[in-house]
Amino acid sequence: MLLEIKDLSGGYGSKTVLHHIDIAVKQGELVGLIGLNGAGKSTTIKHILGLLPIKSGEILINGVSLSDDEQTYRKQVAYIPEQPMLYEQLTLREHLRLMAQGYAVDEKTAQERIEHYTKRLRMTKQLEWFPSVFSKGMKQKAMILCALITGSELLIVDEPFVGLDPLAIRELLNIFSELKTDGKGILMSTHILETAERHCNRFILLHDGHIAAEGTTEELRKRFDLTDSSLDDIYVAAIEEAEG
Ligand SMILES: Nc1ncnc2c1ncn2[C@@H]1O[C@H](COP(=O)(O)OP(=O)(O)OP(=O)(O)O)[C@@H](O)[C@H]1O
Repeated sequence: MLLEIKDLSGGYGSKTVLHHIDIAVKQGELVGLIGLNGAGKSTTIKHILGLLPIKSGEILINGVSLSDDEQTYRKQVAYIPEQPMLYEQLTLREHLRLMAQGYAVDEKTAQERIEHYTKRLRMTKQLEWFPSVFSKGMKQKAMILCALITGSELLIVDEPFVGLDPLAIRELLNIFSELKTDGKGILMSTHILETAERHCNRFILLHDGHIAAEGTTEELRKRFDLTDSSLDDIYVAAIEEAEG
């Protein structure tokens, strides 16, 4: 199993936000993490990235926890945040080189990936630019490129489509599909259910820090007795059930 979250409880200081959640992502899977504002999606992501201490339970990437071997754990996971975080004093190429070095990607592979992915996301021209002159979408693409350059097995993606133009969204989805074929796994948090429904293999619906439902669209339809319904309808039914 690529990512295993087992019986995780966590949150901020004394505030527990996540209650005994279990999540698994296999090689070759794109899993959608969905839920209302404040459900705990970002908190789950922060725990996977090792940015918050776990209260109980464990998180394993390829069987390794952060406390077992921090370096191995961190190298296996890359993150595309919702809010771009870029260094004003570094060009896009320098960002990508820095990421490659941090993940011990050899020079040749890094160069190939930079060329390949910047071309696909139409960012080749911007390689020597500084982030201060990037548009919002360019900043988002820069974050996506930083994650893709690492070649990590597990990609954690927070609302990747916001701010991207339709061509970039389509290309990103194509890239996700190729990564899956290569045996990588992706956990993607999103509110854009229509796109999620078309591209995710499975869904995890978080509600109030608990897992309210999970499965493929088909499994969820059966579970909520909603034949032919969209993920939107299933989502509403699941929230209604969870709120009793
Ligand atoms: N830094 C923080 N300190 C304390 N509580 C926080 C902090 N960040 C988030 N929370 C709380 O944790 C809970 C879950 O928030 P989280 O950001 O994980 O939700 P989310 O599902 O990502 O929501 P959204 O869809 O709005 O991004 C909320 O009750 C929120 O108020």
